[in-house]
Amino acid sequence: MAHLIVHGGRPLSGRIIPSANKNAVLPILCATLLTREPLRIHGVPEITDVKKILELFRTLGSDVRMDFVTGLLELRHEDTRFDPSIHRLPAEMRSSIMLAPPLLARFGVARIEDDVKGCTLGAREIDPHIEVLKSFGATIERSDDSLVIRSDGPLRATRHWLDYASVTTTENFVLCAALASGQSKLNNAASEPHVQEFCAFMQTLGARISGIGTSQLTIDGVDSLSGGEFHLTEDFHEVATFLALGAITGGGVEVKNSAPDQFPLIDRTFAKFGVHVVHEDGWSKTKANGPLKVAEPFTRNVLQKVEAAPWPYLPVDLLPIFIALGVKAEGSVMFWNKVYDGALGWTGELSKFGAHVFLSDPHRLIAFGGKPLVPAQVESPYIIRVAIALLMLAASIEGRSMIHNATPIKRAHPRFVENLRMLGAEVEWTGGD
Ligand SMILES: CC(=O)N[C@H]1[C@@H](OP(=O)(O)OP(=O)(O)OC[C@H]2O[C@@H](n3ccc(=O)[nH]c3=O)[C@H](O)[C@@H]2O)O[C@H](CO)[C@@H](O)[C@@H]1O
Ligand SMILES: C=C(OP(=O)(O)O)C(=O)O
Repeated sequence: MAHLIVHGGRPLSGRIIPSANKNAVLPILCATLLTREPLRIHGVPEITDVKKILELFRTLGSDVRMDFVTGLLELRHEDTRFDPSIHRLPAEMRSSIMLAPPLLARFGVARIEDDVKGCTLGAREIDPHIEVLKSFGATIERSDDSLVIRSDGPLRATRHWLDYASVTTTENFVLCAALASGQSKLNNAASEPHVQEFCAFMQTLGARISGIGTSQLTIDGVDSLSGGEFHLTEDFHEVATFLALGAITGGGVEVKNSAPDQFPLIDRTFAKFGVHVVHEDGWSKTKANGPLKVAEPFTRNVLQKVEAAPWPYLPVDLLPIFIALGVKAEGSVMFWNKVYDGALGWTGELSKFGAHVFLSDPHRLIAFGGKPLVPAQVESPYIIRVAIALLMLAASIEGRSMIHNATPIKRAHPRFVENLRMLGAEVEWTGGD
């Protein structure tokens, strides 16, 4: 495990070109297994989860040429072989679950090990995925440490209505439907920007999808998918993270952002802490008037609040970043995680910085912000954005802090420490990988 040592108290300023969105890159990489034709993908970030999937592809015999300096991935799954008794899906990352449909389509069998989990945010349910696979005609067997999925022939098109708008289940539905015979329809589909980007990639390969960005997807199965070339776009999580780092340290970071249309609600959320986001000429930046201060609601007797839920609500993975702003800003805010039942357990760590927060129930936290903060040694759970939130606070407090177990940051943000240093931060990794 690697830890971060931070000497905080310096305003962070400068320009950042964000990397691609991990949650778009990973389903896209899984989807590549659906074709035997050559592929070129630009802007692939050097992050742990990408390296794990590419390693699996090499083990399966695929031709993988990855240049992390230019970000160009050249990939061909021509002589690819999968043996469920030998090969295992990459562990400790949720996206591995999206290897199941392509393996099934190509080899008639897939295995999902029980350690395919990702960040420790609470239950990471597998049942919605199993329901989707079954409705396409697959069969499921339970073994000691995994589920084995089989299909005797090509998957059959289906109609399905999800219990909730799950990101990876929606992507798995599309992965199954792309080559299934006939027309498939999904209701209560997720529509996050990364789901849209993934669908755009599928269209590049020739998948016939309509309704992208809505809660109803229609997919007309095709006989085969082609190769192609694709350019990944900037990660909205990384854009918001660097804007927040500038704001919390009293500096100002400008971040390249070619999709400001995704930001109105994110901007309004920043404004609740007195941070005004401006989008101009393909760049986003923040303007704060003095120290951060929570905007008082006009409604009497209600707390200012930030609610995170499936898109088009505020994305749940950004919540910890806003919690860090809520601890720093003077005033009280209620944070409401409407998605996960175990994503706020870490907030006890905030008291080590001198913060005052109150966990009302597993989904709701109240931050009484603006208290005097002191540097601290804190422990991050295995949650990417929590490690970042703790780092944000450390960077805003004068003195030496340490974030233990900050390694999850490497799952989503390449060159994170190098970028922070470029903005003027004094920060370094220590310990193993
Ligand atoms: C690789 C990837 O893309 N991971 C993302 C994906 O995970 P993932 O696709 O696993 O997340 P889901 O959208 O399935 O939601 C996660 C869990 O939240 C609960 N739930 C969710 C929605 C809802 O309306 N009701 C409900 O109860 C369920 O227990 C579910 O298992 O989407 C999550 C939610 O945006 C993000 O945090 C993850 O970063
Ligand atoms: C929760 C995340 O990832 P995963 O679903 O892979 O755990 C995340 O990207 O913040």
